[in-house]
Amino acid sequence: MYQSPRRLCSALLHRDAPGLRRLPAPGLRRRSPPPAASRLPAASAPPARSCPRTVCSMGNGTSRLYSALAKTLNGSAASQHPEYLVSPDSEHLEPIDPKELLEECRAVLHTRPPRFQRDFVDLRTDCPSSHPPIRVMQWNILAQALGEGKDNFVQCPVEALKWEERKCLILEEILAYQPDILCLQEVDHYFDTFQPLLSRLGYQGTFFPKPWSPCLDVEHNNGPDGCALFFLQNRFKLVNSANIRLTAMTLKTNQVAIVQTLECKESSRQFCIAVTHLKARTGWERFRSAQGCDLLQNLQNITQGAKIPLIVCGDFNAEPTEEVYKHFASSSLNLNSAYKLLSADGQSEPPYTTWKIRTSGECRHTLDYIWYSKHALSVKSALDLLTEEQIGPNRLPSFNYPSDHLSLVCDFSFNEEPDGLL
Ligand SMILES: NC(=O)C1=CN([C@@H]2O[C@H](COP(=O)(O)OP(=O)(O)OC[C@H]3O[C@@H](n4cnc5c(N)ncnc54)[C@H](OP(=O)(O)O)[C@@H]3O)[C@@H](O)[C@H]2O)C=CC1
Ligand SMILES: [Mg+2]
Repeated sequence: MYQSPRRLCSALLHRDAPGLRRLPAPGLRRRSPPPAASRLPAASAPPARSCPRTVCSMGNGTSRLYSALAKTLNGSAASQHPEYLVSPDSEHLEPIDPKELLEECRAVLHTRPPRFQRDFVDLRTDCPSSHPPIRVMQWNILAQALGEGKDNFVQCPVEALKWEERKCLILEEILAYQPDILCLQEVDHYFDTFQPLLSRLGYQGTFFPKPWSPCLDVEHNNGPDGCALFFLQNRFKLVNSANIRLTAMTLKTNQVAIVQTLECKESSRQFCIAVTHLKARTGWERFRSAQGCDLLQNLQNITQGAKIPLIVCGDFNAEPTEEVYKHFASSSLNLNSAYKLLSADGQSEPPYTTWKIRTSGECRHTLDYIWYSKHALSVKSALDLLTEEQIGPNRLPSFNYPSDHLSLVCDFSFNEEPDGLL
């Protein structure tokens, strides 16, 4: 059903927009594998409640206030304060039909070229599982303030970066793949966009801003950027949540991670999911390595010495040749990098996960990873990357794609009989 772009604005900004209905299970089409009908919340989603609060744009003032509050909570390395930084799941917002939201996003984007076709690659068909896979999306979505004010994407027209359209491209990507878990970096529109919308799609979200986000240096910023983690409430129960300010050789740094222990409602199995964004730029390799060691130490503790299966998503800002990558690959947590499985020998990372042109020249790098406990979990499929031809000569971001980083999406299943140690 086509909705006018005007109506999208109200759908995106106002909780009680008249066009938003509570609907039965959406049946968004998935290319491969299994049908998605059961993935997003069905008619059993929490009932709409007559609530006088309205979702209003929480602009700079609120975001800064939040940032200040978050800083006061950042004192310890791993603060266990889900009550402060996990969005309340009891708001019972009126659900949105994802199919309708997707159509409305497409209406806003009608002057843009069609989104790129990407296919899932089946990686393991020999491990039947009695439960539906867990779909995880890793994505540095590009902070709006950084994209417009700091990143210097010299070949990207400024119109391609307009938030009102770019946010629809981001939502379209999320709605197209319907992850059960969404791990995002460079989120600077959590409170006014992603939290209200994704909660109405059935997700529970957590946001942890960087202590000194570079976004705050940009005029007309929308608050600090940070990591965000969302999971579908009809699939998982939150067991534990930790917001971690990473250290490097005992010094507190500007980089953060969120680590949550979730329990699958279908199988009652628990696992940990982590999201992080390590320090950027060349010259900071040892710093990233130290941040990685700190994160690994935290993950050792949270997984009780690798007893709980683990998935770590992140923009590590590090090529596979870097020390921090090697620490993760050789850790006693027994992790493997999921996107290696797309290569012919299963041993090579993709040639790029980010590709952009700055004043300094073309930057094509592999920096983003989904690590997983290789004995406890299997990757059933992974979303193929965009080809060079699709990305085009001006690289990313572009009118077709909203970020300079590609999303990574994997379907995981638990191994029925974990072989030995996790
Ligand atoms: N007010 C204060 O007292 C302090 C303020 N700050 C602020 O924080 C900033 C540093 O923060 P930090 O977290 O260490 O930042 P990072 O070096 O990690 O980079 C921040 C962002 O810049 C992007 N980036 C990477 N390379 C480039 C490039 N060549 N040109 C433009 N952007 C790039 C990164 O994107 P990606 O990951 O996608 O590559 C990343 O999101 C300072 O510049 C300052 O603005 C910091 C400390 C104190
Ligand atoms: Mg960036």
